[in-house]
Amino acid sequence: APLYNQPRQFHLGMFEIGRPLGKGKFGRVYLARERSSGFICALKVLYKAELQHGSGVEKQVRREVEIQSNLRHPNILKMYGHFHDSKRIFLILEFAGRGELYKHLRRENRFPEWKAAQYVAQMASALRYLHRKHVIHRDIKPENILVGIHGELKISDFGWSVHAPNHRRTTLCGTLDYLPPEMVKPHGNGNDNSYDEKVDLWSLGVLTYEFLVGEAPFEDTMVMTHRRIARADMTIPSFVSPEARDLIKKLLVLDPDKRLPLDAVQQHPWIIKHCVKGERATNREKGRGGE
Ligand SMILES: Cc1nn(C)cc1-c1nc2c(-c3cnn(Cc4ccccc4)c3)c(Cl)cnc2[nH]1
Repeated sequence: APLYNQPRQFHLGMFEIGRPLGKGKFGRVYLARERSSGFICALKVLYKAELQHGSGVEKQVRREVEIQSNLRHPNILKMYGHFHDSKRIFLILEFAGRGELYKHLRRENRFPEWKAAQYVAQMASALRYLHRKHVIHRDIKPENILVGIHGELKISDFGWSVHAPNHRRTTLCGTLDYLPPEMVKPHGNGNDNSYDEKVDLWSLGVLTYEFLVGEAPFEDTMVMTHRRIARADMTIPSFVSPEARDLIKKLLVLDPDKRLPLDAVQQHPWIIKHCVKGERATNREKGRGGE
């Protein structure tokens, strides 16, 4: 029986630990197999000592577990359970068969438009699911996306996700590249620097740009990135098609309320052009009693 039909309490002895799959800022991930079922998963190990008490990180791990455990979507990495011992916290995660997306992007430099469009459509589908549950991811970037065995994307690392609307308390660190204007210059939106799901629309625009160009639109020194984000100051290279350019420009909009909503992203000509199966494929499906 798969892991989610298992008893809710897990312990380390239930798993055979395989090769290390990767490491993040906090913790490492190992391939693992649950002994009784043979179920393959990824075991993320976090050392309690590294999660400074009372800092934002402990709360982030708690939120990551609370939020990700209750999500079920093909483009969101599943969390089957968690447990801890005296020194470590263990998160039992879905194993993504083709690993980290950013490694594919670095290796291929940039993705062809048909692949980028399919990836953006999958991300829009996952974000629509999250937003319907009033969850904002807030950290959509290639480093937080994995690739499943069939080439499908899986959003992972919900460490920064929160319930909307939100007022950020934990200090940001790491790249600013994906942050929207309302998070880099809080008082710009007039009120108490709260923001909502529309921050993920901006990040989807940055992701689309990076898939097609191979680097983030505002990549620069820290100070310049800050300024360029605040002005939505970017240039889109001429090799990017007019349709893709149109979508990027409709997501990277300073005013959150003017960003293209996710259902409109999924209906955008650039997405339709690359994602809707051809007539023949659909008819073939119908032939097989496809609904
Ligand atoms: C690497 C790799 N190569 N192949 C063929 C598959 C994988 C693979 N990796 C994963 C991974 C995986 C690994 N590292 N990371 C990054 C990380 C690690 C620790 C803390 C935060 C973030 C995720 C997962 Cl979670 C889930 N599934 C994974 N699958």
